[in-house]
Amino acid sequence: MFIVFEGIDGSGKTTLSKLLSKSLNAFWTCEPTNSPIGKLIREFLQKKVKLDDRTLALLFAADRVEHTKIIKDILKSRDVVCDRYLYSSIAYQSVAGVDEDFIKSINRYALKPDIVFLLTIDVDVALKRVKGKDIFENKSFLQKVQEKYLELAEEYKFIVIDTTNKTIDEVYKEILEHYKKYSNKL
Ligand SMILES: Nc1ncnc2c1ncn2[C@@H]1O[C@H](COP(=O)(O)OP(=O)(O)O)[C@@H](O)[C@H]1O
Ligand SMILES: Cc1cn([C@H]2C[C@H](O)[C@@H](COP(=O)(O)OP(=O)(O)O)O2)c(=O)[nH]c1=O
Repeated sequence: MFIVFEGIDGSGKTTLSKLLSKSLNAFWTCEPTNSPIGKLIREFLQKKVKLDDRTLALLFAADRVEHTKIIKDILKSRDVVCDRYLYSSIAYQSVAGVDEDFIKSINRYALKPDIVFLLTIDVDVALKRVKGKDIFENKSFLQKVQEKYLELAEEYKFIVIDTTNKTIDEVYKEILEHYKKYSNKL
């Protein structure tokens, strides 16, 4: 099974995806990856290099092509839990002004996840958690990204979990319940 966590910075994706991965004995992975392409992306996020928004969209898509090959290989023997995937590109890069059809087109080889958990949160609370260091970590931008994610949730049938005022344990229990319901239907 291929499970993806999405949400704005500070929504709890890394924490919750790692917890779920541990209890499923799944392989945990994330995007941007640690590949040379991922490293260049991180330099952009840390404001060390400047790139056109379309270049950035292409870099995320390229990082994902390489990542998807690895994910497909691991899925032959294990479940995979991924912290961010295709929907991060559709949400962030479209809010940054890149044409959505272009983003979808360069990501056409991405794998369709079995489950997508979208973690939503009050943007002020999220920003307090992440301290707003990266280029995308500002209130109005993240607000728009979250709205875009909620649109995508309808289109792609994500499981949406609001994490505002919930402990990590409470969010985790909700995730496990949804996971159990989903796997019982298989
Ligand atoms: N429900 C929660 N309540 C309080 N703190 C949380 C909660 N979820 C995550 N955190 C904390 O917020 C910070 C950001 O969480 P993280 O999982 O890294 O988010 P993301 O990967 O979405 O940016 C971490 O310090 C984490 O321990
Ligand atoms: C995978 C991906 C990430 N991003 C952005 C979202 C985050 O701001 C950043 C990833 O940084 P990271 O520190 O991994 O995220 P988080 O704060 O959620 O732990 O890159 C995109 O804009 N497009 C993408 O396709």
